[in-house]
Amino acid sequence: MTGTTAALTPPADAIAPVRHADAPAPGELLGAHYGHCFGCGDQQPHGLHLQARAGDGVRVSAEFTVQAAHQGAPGLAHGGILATALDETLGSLNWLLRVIAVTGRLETDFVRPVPVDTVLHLEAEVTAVHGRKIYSRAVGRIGGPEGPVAVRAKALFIEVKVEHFTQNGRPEEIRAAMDDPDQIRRVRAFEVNP
Ligand SMILES: CCCCC/C=C\C/C=C\C/C=C\C/C=C\CCCC(=O)SCCNC(=O)CCNC(=O)[C@H](O)C(C)(C)COP(=O)(O)OP(=O)(O)OC[C@H]1O[C@@H](n2cnc3c(N)ncnc32)[C@H](O)[C@@H]1OP(=O)(O)O
Repeated sequence: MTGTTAALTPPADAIAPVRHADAPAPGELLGAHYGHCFGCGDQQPHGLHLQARAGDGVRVSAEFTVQAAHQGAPGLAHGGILATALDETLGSLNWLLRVIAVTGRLETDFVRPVPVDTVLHLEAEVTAVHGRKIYSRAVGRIGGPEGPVAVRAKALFIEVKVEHFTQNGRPEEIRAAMDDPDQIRRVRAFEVNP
């Protein structure tokens, strides 16, 4: 059974997403938005280490291999981990819009069980934009990029200013991020907009 709440249906006057002129080229790896991010951070030993790649339009793809540490039931991925992989992939779409945005709502359908060692082939796209609201969807396939769908999601991301992080994050991590030139460069890439 599938269904979507009204909050995930773009209003009639929503517009098509516009890929930013300076968005990474199709095929390029997007890199982590924050080194300690559980989804994509390369400095996060407990994380998923998801690497998203720009597609054409406002689309991305990513691969995620389910590890033994990601189990919910014996030999099977935990649903929350799969939702995290979807959330992270959907979040990386914002690199192509060059907008800073956070997940407001995420709905996930778990269609097939996903065993440990499986490579989940993820694809995501922005479907519409309405003011600060960014509507998107993603699927995760198993057994190859054209294999059967195991998970799918719809999401609503909300555009925020950098103050969303600086005013709400724990001060020690914010200080460290602001002292890190790489991090500042990544945030700036979103702020020179459009
Ligand atoms: C120097 C240090 C900086 C470090 C930063 C590092 C990197 C930055 C770069 C990019 C990284 C950004 C994100 C990471 C990307 C991927 C990771 C995965 C994504 C995540 O893991 S991210 C974490 C989980 N996420 C949250 O932690 C959000 C908590 N939350 C809030 O912070 C607020 O809730 C917020 C901001 C969402 C909204 O608050 P707000 O006050 O700004 O706006 P408001 O409430 O007015 O909503 C405006 C319009 O959105 C509609 N709306 C809002 N929420 C809705 C919902 N849930 N369902 C349906 N509609 C919703 C309203 O109905 C209204 O609609 P309308 O305009 O039509 O009336």
